[in-house]
Amino acid sequence: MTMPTITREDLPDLGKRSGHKFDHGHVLVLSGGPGRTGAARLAARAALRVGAGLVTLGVSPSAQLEVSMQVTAVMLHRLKDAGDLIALLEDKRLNALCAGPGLGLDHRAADLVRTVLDSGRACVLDADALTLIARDPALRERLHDSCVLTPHGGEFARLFPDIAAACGDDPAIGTKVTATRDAAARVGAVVLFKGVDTVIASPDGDCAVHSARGDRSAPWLATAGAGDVLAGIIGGLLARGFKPSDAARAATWLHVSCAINFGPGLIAEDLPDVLPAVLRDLAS
Ligand SMILES: NC(=O)C1=CN([C@@H]2O[C@H](COP(=O)(O)OP(=O)(O)OC[C@H]3O[C@@H](n4cnc5c(N)ncnc54)[C@H](O)[C@@H]3O)[C@@H](O)[C@H]2O)[C@@H](O)CC1
Ligand SMILES: Nc1ncnc2c1ncn2[C@@H]1O[C@H](COP(=O)(O)OP(=O)(O)O)[C@@H](O)[C@H]1O
Repeated sequence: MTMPTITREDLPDLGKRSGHKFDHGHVLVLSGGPGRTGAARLAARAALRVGAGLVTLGVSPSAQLEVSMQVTAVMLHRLKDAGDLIALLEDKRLNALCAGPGLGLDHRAADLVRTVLDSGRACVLDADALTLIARDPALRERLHDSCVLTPHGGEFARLFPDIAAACGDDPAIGTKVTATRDAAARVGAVVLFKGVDTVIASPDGDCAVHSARGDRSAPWLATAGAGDVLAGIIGGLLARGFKPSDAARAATWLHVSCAINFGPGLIAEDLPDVLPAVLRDLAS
């Protein structure tokens, strides 16, 4: 099976040419409680670095102190529960949402994910949001075509156990493509199935692959929090107005490029901070 491969040449123009910060979108990244805010902070920093005009972390009041000591350009808003989120989303300038990294699996988290989906906003759903959706059919049926789901292998198997079982643990690329397409068609959302071969499929069957092999090999991405950063890059591109499948494809390419650019010793914190060099190189 031949499949479009995501290359530098296929990326949309990611330059910022004009406008004020609100012209470049505002991302809200939802965070969980104290001791687990790192993942959401990684995502928020990545969203800002990829060019979103504003990024706000929605934090549980119990984690406010922890987060406020760690952020500067990223803003902070207390979100006790879904009621607070509904009130915050009255601001229509908040045009992209990121839910899952470090969100937790409690009632607050499930209520926040439901509110994100009911808002109809463009969103990226990762990590704990995927686990919550896998557990609750009422969340799953709220997915829509402005959602991007970013499962790793474990999350994919939770969400789509039958498709994953047919796929096996280490599927050939053609099998992974078929599985991702089936998953996207089933949920009516973009699915980005992570791994050395990352497959991105839309509900209409449109699909592309990025293989981190050969000169695109990036083994240092196998580090805690790398996926949280990918979610943040997608969130930032959604806020900037890129359509979900384009945001997912460009983010995948940028993410691997950051890892290649940094090289050995990479940890997740390094990824957002190497984005400027990758964007600069892309523009040259
Ligand atoms: N610095 C931080 O604060 C970090 C926080 N994280 C957060 O920790 C929470 C749990 O996420 P996890 O993904 O660690 O845990 P999960 O329990 O959700 O998923 C990991 C499980 O899935 C299995 N699995 C199967 N295929 C896999 C694959 N290809 N990649 C990874 N695991 C695979 C693993 O064996 C493991 O049992 C999330 O909220 C996440 O955002 C992690 O992202 C790590 C970094
Ligand atoms: N060996 C590897 N080569 C290329 N990319 C990898 C490799 N290992 C992991 N990745 C990428 O790193 C990211 C890891 O995400 P994830 O598993 O969600 O980690 P975390 O939950 O710790 O953030 C994914 O984008 C995945 O495609």
